[in-house]
Amino acid sequence: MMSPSEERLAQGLAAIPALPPQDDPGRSLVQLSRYLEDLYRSNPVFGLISQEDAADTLVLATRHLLDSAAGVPRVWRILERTGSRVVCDLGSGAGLPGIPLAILLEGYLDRCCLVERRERRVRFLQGALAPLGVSSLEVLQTDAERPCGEARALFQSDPPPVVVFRAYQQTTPGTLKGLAKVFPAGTTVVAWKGRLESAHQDARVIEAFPGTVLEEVLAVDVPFLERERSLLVFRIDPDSPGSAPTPGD
Ligand SMILES: C[S@@+](CC[C@H](N)C(=O)[O-])C[C@H]1O[C@@H](n2cnc3c(N)ncnc32)[C@H](O)[C@@H]1O
Repeated sequence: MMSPSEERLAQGLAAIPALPPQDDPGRSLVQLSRYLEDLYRSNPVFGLISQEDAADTLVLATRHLLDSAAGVPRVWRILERTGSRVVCDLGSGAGLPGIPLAILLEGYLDRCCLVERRERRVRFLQGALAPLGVSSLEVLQTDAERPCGEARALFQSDPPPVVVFRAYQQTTPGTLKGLAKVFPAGTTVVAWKGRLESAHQDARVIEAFPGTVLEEVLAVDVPFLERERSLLVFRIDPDSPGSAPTPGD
């Protein structure tokens, strides 16, 4: 018999349109449930996400795992279009959205790197990956703005990696400049965002910035979640001239 959170995950996944087909969907459900249990047990020790969210496994499943899963179809389409099999999750924290993403994209990814600078979170992530058995998942402890060694080489992959993040940094010219410095031309970035209106405001910053090209702002339905969620998709392109922001923006 399924636990309530496993049932929530199963129903939620079934309601997300266009998830990539998988050889063994039951396996993904077991892996997601295992990860959820780990988050639930570890959060009081590691302080990964708000304790209010982590104290209830149904909230955890909806606000964090299904929220991450809802962006998977968009990331999958980008992987198909670009031919990349590498994802970098910047400021991964508890492994979001990277862990649900790698589980649901098993077979479509060679590497899904959880990039995190804080030692304590890295320790949680290292412990969380082993029981999942997802070969693409790895943890990289580094400052994503100043990558060195392995991280720098990974960021400069050919074809470029797909970059994802959620609750990582504000969309400012400084953030965009930092991304354009460490990732090559052609890198697509998918940012998990909240209200659509606020994602459109971020989109204007991207359009105005020379070096990035806005691809899309899209509303995302997260099953069981009564909150607006959205995705912001843009590309790094050093040839883009950007545009001066319109007065009043
Ligand atoms: C608000 S948390 C979000 C975590 C996770 N992405 C989520 O959605 O729950 C932001 C995370 O980004 C990490 N972080 C912030 N700046 C970073 C940087 N420059 N390089 C690597 N990690 C960074 C922080 O340590 C923290 O774990």
